[in-house]
Amino acid sequence: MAPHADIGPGSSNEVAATAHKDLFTVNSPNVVYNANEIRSKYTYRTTLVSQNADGKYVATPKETVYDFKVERKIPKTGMMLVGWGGNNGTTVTAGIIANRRGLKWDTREGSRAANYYGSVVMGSTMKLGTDAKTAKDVNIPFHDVLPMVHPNDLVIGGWDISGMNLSAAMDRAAVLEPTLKMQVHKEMAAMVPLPSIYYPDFIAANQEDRADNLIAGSKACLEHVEKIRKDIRDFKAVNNLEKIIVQWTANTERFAEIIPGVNDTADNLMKAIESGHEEVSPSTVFAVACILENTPFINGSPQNTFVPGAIQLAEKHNAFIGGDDFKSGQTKMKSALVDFLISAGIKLTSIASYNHLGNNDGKNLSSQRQFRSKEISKSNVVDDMVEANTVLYKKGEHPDHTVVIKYMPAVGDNKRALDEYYAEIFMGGHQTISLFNVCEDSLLASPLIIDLVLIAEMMTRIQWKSSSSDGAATKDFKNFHSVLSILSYMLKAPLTPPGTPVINALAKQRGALTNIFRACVGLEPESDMTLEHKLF
Ligand SMILES: NC(=O)c1ccc[n+]([C@@H]2O[C@H](COP(=O)([O-])OP(=O)(O)OC[C@H]3O[C@@H](n4cnc5c(N)ncnc54)[C@H](O)[C@@H]3O)[C@@H](O)[C@H]2O)c1
Ligand SMILES: O=P([O-])([O-])O[C@@H]1[C@@H](O)[C@H](O)[C@@H](O)[C@H](O)[C@@H]1O
Repeated sequence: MAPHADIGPGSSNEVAATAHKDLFTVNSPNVVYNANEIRSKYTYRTTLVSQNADGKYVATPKETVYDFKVERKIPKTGMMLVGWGGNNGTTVTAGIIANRRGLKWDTREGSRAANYYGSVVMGSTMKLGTDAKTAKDVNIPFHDVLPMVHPNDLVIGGWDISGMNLSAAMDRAAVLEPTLKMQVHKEMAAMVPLPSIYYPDFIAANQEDRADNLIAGSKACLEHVEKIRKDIRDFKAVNNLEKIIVQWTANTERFAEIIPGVNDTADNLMKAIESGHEEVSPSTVFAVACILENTPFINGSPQNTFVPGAIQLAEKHNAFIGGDDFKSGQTKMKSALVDFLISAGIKLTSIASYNHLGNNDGKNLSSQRQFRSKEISKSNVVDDMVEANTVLYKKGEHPDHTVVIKYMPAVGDNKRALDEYYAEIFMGGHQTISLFNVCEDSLLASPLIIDLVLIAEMMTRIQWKSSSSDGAATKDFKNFHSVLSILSYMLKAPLTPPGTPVINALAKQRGALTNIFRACVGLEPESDMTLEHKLF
C-alpha cells in the first residue's frame, strides 16, 4: 500500500523544490543578506495614548527597534490534512497536482488551465515601492516578498475516518470537472487517508456511515496522541521531509465544554486525555499531538479545538497553532463590506445572513450542535468594527445579526449565500444592500488551505529579538507567539494570543500580514499616503 503520500509523477521523491529566485534585494544598512539568512533591523512606530486629568487624550509616538532573522533555505514541506477525503481535502489535492503538472481541461465554457486564484500568497501582489525614475508604483507577487514554499512542491497526506481513496472521494465530493478529474485520477487513486480517531458525540450522527477507517477507541487517550505523532514522524521519514504543517479540514465538531480541572490548563488537559475524559474532542487530540511533535496545527473549522489547556500547552512547547474556521465566501464578503460601511460612517443596524448548501459539510451542519459552532464563528465577525466606532454605536450597542444555514442536497458544494445589510444613513434615510453570492465552497476554501500552510511554514523560519532601549530588550532570537494571529485573514474566528484583541476587518488583517512580512526584510509598512505625488 502506498505510504499514504502524494506518490504520483510529481511524488515526493521526484518533486524538485522550485528554485527560489529573489525578485528583489533591499538596499539598506538595516538589511544584511547571507547565504542562509536575511537579517533586518526594523523600527516599529506606534502611538501610545493616555488620558490626562481633564480626560483629554495624550498621544505619544513610540519607537521599538526589532531585529528579524529569516531563514532563506526553503524546506521540503509536507501538508497533512485531517479530513483529507472531504470536499476541501480532495479539491486542494487535485488542484495542487493540476498546477504542478500544468494541466488544462475542457469545460462547457472552453478550455481551463490550473491556477491558484483565491490564494493571497499565489494570486495577489503587494506594492514594493515606487519607481525611482517614473514614481509609478512597483508591485510584486506576494509570494516573492519572502523565500516561501511553492505549493507545487508540497507533499500531501492526511487522515480521514472514511477510507475511500482520494480519487473516489473526489468523485464523491462532486466539485471538479470530469475532464480534470480524469487527468489526476491515477495519482489520487493511489492516495489513501490514514485511519483516524472518531468520537461520535462530536460530529453529526449522519456522519456515521462514512466512518470505516478508524483507529480503535471512541474517546481520547494517550494512545491516540502517540499514534498521530507516529503518523507525522512516519510521513516525514517516508517522504524525506524537513517540515510538516497539519490542518483540520474535517467535519465541524460541537463545542467542547470548558471544565476547570479538565481542559483549563495544559497539565489538566494531558491528564484528561490520559483518563479518557469524554469532553476531549478529536480535533483537540490532533492539536495536542501536533504540539508535542512541534508541528504547526491549524484549525479550519469553527469548533473550540484550542481549549485553554491546548493554548497553554502550545505556549509551553513553543509550538505554533492557528485557527479557527476558513473565511471563504459569505463571511469574507461580510468582513470587507461591514468594514466599508462602518468606516464610511454608515450605521449598520441589521445583518441577515442566510445560506443553503448541499455538500457533506452542510449535512453535518444540519445537526444543531454542529451548526451552533458555525453560528458562533459567523456571528462574531463584526464585533471589532462595531466597537471601534463609538460615534455610531453606544457601548454595548450593535447591529442585529442572524445566521441561518440550511442543508439542500441539490446544490451540492455550490452554496447559495443571501445577505441583507440594512443601515441608517443621513437624516433618517436607510440603505438596504441585498447580496446573492454563489460560493463554490471548496474552490474558495482550497486556496486558503494553501495560504495557511505557506504562511505557517514561513513563520517557522522567522525569529525576532528586540534591541529596544526601553527595557523590553530580548537577548536571544525567539519565535513569534505560539498563537499565529497573523493567519487571521484566512479565518472567520481568528485565534489570538490570550488577552490580545481579535481583528476581523479584512483590510486590517491583510495589512498586518503584508506589513509584518515587509518588516522582515526591513521595509516600511505599505503606506497609501503617496506624499511623493502630493508634495512637490
Ligand atoms: N468553504 C468551505 O468549504 C469551508 C469554509 C469554512 C470552513 N469549512 C470547514 O471545513 C471543514 C471541511 O469542509 P468540507 O466541505 O471539506 O467537508 P467534508 O464533510 O466534505 O469533509 C470533511 C471530512 O472530514 C472527515 N472526518 C470527519 N471527522 C474526522 C476525524 N475525526 N478525523 C479525520 N477525518 C474526519 C469526513 O469523513 C470528511 O471526509 C468543515 O468543518 C467546514 O465547516 C469549510
Ligand atoms: O466562509 P463562509 O462562506 O462565510 O461560511 C461557510 C458557510 O456559509 C457554510 O454554510 C459552511 O458550510 C462553510 O463551512 C463555511 O463556513
